[in-house]
Order: sequence, then C-alpha cells, then structure tokens
Amino acid sequence: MNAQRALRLGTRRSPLAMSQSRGVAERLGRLTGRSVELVEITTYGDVSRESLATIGGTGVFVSALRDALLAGEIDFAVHSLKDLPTLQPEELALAAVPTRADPRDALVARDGLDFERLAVADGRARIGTGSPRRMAQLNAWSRALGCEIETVPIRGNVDTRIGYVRSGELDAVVLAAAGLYRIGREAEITEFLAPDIVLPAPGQGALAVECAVSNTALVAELAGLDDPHTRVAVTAERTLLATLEAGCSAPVGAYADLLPGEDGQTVTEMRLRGVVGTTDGSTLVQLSTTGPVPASVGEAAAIGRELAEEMLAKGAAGLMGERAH
Ligand SMILES: NCc1[nH]cc(CCC(=O)O)c1CC(=O)O
Repeated sequence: MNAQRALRLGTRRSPLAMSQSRGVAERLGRLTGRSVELVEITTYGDVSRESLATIGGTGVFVSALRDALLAGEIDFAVHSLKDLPTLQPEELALAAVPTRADPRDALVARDGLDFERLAVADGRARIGTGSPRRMAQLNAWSRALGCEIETVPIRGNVDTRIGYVRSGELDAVVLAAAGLYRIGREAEITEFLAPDIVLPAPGQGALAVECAVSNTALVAELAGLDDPHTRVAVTAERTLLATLEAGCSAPVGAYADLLPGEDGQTVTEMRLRGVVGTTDGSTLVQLSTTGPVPASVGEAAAIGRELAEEMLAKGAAGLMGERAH
C-alpha cells in the first residue's frame, strides 16, 4: 500500500524552486515509477526583504523545508546545493546530488554588453549583486582593467533582478547561469563569466535531494538520482568552504571540474580551484590543485580541506574578517 502513495516533495514557491522540484520529480518518476506530489512551503528567506547577510545567510531558504521534513509533513526536499549550510544535520540524509548544470555566473547587462565593455564605458557601471563573493571578484576584475564599478546590493527572485536592468536602474546584474536556464530566461545572458575570472559559489548549479535518515527505503530510492562525479566535485568545494569556516555569505568561491584524459572522453582528473578576497577586490587569494579523480567522498573532502589550509596559510582568514557573522 505504502509503495503506492504519492511521495510528498516539499518545495519553495519561487519559479526557480518549482522548476527544480518538478525536474527532480519527473526524473524520480521515470526511475522508480513513483508518483510525486509537490507541497509548497514558504521560507523566511522568501518573505523577508532584508539582506541575506542580515537574516543569517542563505540557510534561511532551507530551514523551513528541513522543519517540514523533520515533522514528517513532506517525504523529501530539493534545494539548490549552494544554499545548503555545510553542516549536515544528523537526522537528514543528502540522499542525492544529481548531475550538475552550468556552474558559471552570468552577466545580464544593458544593450547586450559584456563586463569589459561595461566597465570601461563612461561613468561608473552600476552592477547589481549583494554577494560578497561576486563583489570581490568583479571589483578585482575591474581593477585589473583599470576601472571602477559600483556594486549595488539587490534581493528578490530572478525575474525581479533582471527587471532592474530592463528598467534602467542598473547597468547589469550577475546571476547563476543555472538559475536562468531553469526558468527559461537564458536568452537574457550577455556574458558567461569564466571561472578563471569569477569562481562560482561552492555547489553552484547543483541540486541537493534530502530526506530523513530514518526513511531508509526512500534514501535508497533517491540514491538513483545521484551523480558520483558531481558528488565528489561538490564535496571538495563544500569542504573547502567549511574548512575556511566561512558563513554562506562569505566571499568564497570554489569550483571543481573533472577533466578528460588522453582519450578526451573518460574523466581522469579533478581540478579544484578556490578563491577568497576582500569585497573591494583589492586582495584575492586564489589557489588551484589538480590530481586523480577522488575515489570516494572522503578523498574529495581531503582535497578540499588541503586546499583550504593552503589558502589559510596564504592569509585567507584575514580577508574574511569582514564577514557578516
Ligand atoms: N542565491 C540564491 C540562489 N540559489 C541558487 C541559485 C541559482 C541556481 C544554482 O546556483 O544552483 C540562486 C540564484 C543566483 O545566485 O543567481
């Protein structure tokens, strides 16, 4: 009987969250034949207009879904992995990390401009982002071009943010490419920001599928959605973040990409890059390490920890002194 009951998937109401949840529900349906019912849940992060740094980082988006999971009101939840705090609650399983979408940040600028043209244009370009990570790297980039930009903190869902460019209030906004694809707005992108210049947030572009550890049957079913390559990459990125002891609103970027070997097909190596900087972009500590693809999440975590320790040895902790909490 129980196997026939529709699984309840808790989701935030935003178009981005709904699209992510529908995608996972469909894949799970194809994989297991289970039907999935979406249960909409409002989080404090959706309601509050305060800055993320003020209300306690991006964890505010996930806590209401987690409360519903722990209360048994829903069976599982889908989050943007980059919004998940690095400390995993003992009662909850990160049951699957599906194949990651485009991890890059994207620029949505007026008149189809790219960052360089915008930065060198007359007047100080006004670029919308409240993310200390994006601020640090965009300011460092404009400094390298010999220009100055103004970063303007913005909140709201993806549509709202793009609206600031449409209305002429801002020259550009920076958003995760994956989010734009998920809501079908990728045509708005005027430049994909290369990870060489702007490293994405740890876990950006990936989803997290979570359920109660005690629901062992569901943990096993959801595991079918997991992509082992994405799992090791995001484990390295998130362990780097955790080792830097950075809050979710700290100026930390990390990206692990898996590189094909001689045959150009099989993945043989993983390159992990990390960055931390001051939000004004005057100082960045940026390191990279390349080695064989980790054979386990434990190995991936060790790689993330090691690179973070090297970053700390190069003064990373001092740069994060300005973090909000
Ligand atoms: N910060 C909120 C958030 N959380 C996840 C995404 C996009 C999807 C993703 O990165 O997986 C976004 C929007 C953005 O940063 O532009």
